[in-house]
Amino acid sequence: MAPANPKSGAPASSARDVFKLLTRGSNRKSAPASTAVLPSAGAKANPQLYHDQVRGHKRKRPSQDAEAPVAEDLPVVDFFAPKQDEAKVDKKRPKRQTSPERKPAQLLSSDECRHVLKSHRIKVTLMYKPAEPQTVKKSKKKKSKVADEFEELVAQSKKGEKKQLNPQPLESFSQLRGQYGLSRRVAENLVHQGFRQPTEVQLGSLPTLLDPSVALQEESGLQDGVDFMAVAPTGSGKTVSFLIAAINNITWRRGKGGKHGLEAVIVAPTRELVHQIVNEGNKLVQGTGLKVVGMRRGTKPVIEEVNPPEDDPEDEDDGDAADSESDEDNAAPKQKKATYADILVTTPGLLIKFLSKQKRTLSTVKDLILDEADVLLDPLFRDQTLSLWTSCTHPSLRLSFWSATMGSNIETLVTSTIQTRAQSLETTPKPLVRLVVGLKDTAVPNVTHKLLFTGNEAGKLLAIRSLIRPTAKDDLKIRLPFLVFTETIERATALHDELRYDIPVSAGGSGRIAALHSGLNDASRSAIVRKFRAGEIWLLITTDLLARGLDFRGVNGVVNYDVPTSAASYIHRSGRTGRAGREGGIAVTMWTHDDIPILKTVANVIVVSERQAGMDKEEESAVPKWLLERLPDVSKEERKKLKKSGKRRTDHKITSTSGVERQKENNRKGAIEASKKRKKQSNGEEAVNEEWGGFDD
Ligand SMILES: Nc1ncnc2c1ncn2[C@@H]1O[C@H](COP(=O)(O)OP(=O)(O)OP(=O)(O)O)[C@@H](O)[C@H]1O
Repeated sequence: MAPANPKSGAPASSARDVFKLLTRGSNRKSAPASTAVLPSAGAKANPQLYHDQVRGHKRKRPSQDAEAPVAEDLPVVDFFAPKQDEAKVDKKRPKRQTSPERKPAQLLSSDECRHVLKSHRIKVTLMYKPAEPQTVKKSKKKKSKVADEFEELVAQSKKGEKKQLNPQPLESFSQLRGQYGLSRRVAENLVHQGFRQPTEVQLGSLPTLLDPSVALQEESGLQDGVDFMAVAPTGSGKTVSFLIAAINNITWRRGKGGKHGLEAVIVAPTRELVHQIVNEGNKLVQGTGLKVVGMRRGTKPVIEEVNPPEDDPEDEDDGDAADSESDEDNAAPKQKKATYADILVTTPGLLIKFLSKQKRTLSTVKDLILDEADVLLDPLFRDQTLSLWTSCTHPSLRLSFWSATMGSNIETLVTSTIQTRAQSLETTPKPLVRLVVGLKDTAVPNVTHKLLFTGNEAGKLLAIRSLIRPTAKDDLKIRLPFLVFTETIERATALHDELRYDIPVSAGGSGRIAALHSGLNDASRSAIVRKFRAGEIWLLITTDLLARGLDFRGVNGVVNYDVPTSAASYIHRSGRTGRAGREGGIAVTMWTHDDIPILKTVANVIVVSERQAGMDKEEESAVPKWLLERLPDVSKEERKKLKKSGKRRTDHKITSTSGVERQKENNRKGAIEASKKRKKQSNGEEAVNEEWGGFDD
């Protein structure tokens, strides 16, 4: 096995070692900042997490040149022999046809597909396949064939017997255009983003989503399209996968003379994530005439079919996430005219509110995409999400579910909802295919994990202070920015109050630290995100609000000031660093005696992550064997409690009385520095190093 991201850094068992690692020590004078291997240090040549050697397999064709531009044509080959029985394919749906620019597919054999997928630790499974021919009855008493089949699949899955599939993998982006008919503009837009190689989730999902008749041609009954569930690590490029799939479906239908209208809805749990997806979408649709719009308060999306819309400059700000992360967000909802969108990105609540007010459904939507699907189907959002799902009444609706974590309860909910919906609409559900990257265990393999025992709450404060008060000159610039996660809004605010004056005025002062949580208004939230992205804020204290989906490329590390209460929470929080396969990110989890009842959950994820990264040596592990063995399993009561509230703490206090004192001290130091500078200038000496250079101690 050749792990893509072997761990770096020496084992650090004590708090001191961890801080050395965090700040890269104070003796780094010989190693300039630019040489540090940090996740924010630039583009990663290969964003793939896994490329194992699979025994006994020699790839017949080398992977295509990673540098090859997407729009480049593939060499013409003389074999294109779809193996599926044409007669078996449903005649009612229009068949995909090769466009003039589309080249015949250069397909791998099933065995080769299996090897490529295996080498990237990708597992594709058929979760559900409706019986053929379909007999769906509305009657509750009489069981339909769909129900029989569903039960059979559930029974099979309980026995672990789901059928494994070997779809064609996407070995190079150039295949998107050549083999799967992606529009030229979208392909060029992808190149513009500087992506060279598909990530695992893109490699495993895009062929099936773009053209199942090619990707799954050996599988009877699947070539007509499938519903899709993807479970792939944080930062592995799921957004591009679902956006390209949605965009391609629209351009393909429009190319065949299909009507205009809202065709895809992407649902995400937070406003910040909605903005980010709109931004990504807009980069991909440039020049295609498609509009990606983020739903905001007051937005009235056009939800019926329309004539091709003229470009309306007044609509512009509705589709642009860059400025939707602006103060405008918080403006009182003004009376807006209807907004045309091809792809609408929304939180579930906003769209549901609009639909129920209007008493309307989403009859034109053919793609419903749930990003962070496990959260959207969790009790907090479940009713809204299911209600949105029910509103999408188009018979050939394609569903897709994306997350880095997907519990089996969510999978069961998805399969049963698909079945119920099909029965109520008297339609045939699509087969459901699930892709898992990392085989079965979800983990964060390209991040260095650390567990830090701090004794008590006071110890945590001390620990985090050492993090932001390093001794070396450039350390802040090297290791920060950091994201710090707390359990509640109150704790995030309290910690912010505590640390506010810890960065001296000469280094930017209190402006370098901020707290972001759902208690803030939209404008403040947007402003903080913008400043954090711009590198103005170095330490962002937050709650699980920011744990999901947000892609801050500059984040070098994550601190769990409070132990996450579930494996999923740990995975998503620590996945905010090390995006797109970048190495060098660090995730530190501080724990005290109080955390022992739940610590094993986190410890287990760390162990799996380390194993996936090929870090086999026990002494290198962040979780010593003795600790893992002694930590108790999370009790039933604890689990129940956590499930109910997601919180453990009743005491929100993070106390210290020295905040004001520190502010005074920093002001005093700032005044001395300024006076020294003035003296030098008046002596004719040049002012050296305008920036803060660290504490003198
Ligand atoms: N093929 C690629 N090559 C390099 N970078 C890529 C590629 N595809 C996507 N990226 C970049 O990877 C980063 C992470 O992507 P994205 O946010 O889609 O991850 P994700 O899988 O949705 O993660 P999460 O589970 O945290 O939401 C983004 O900055 C994106 O631009």
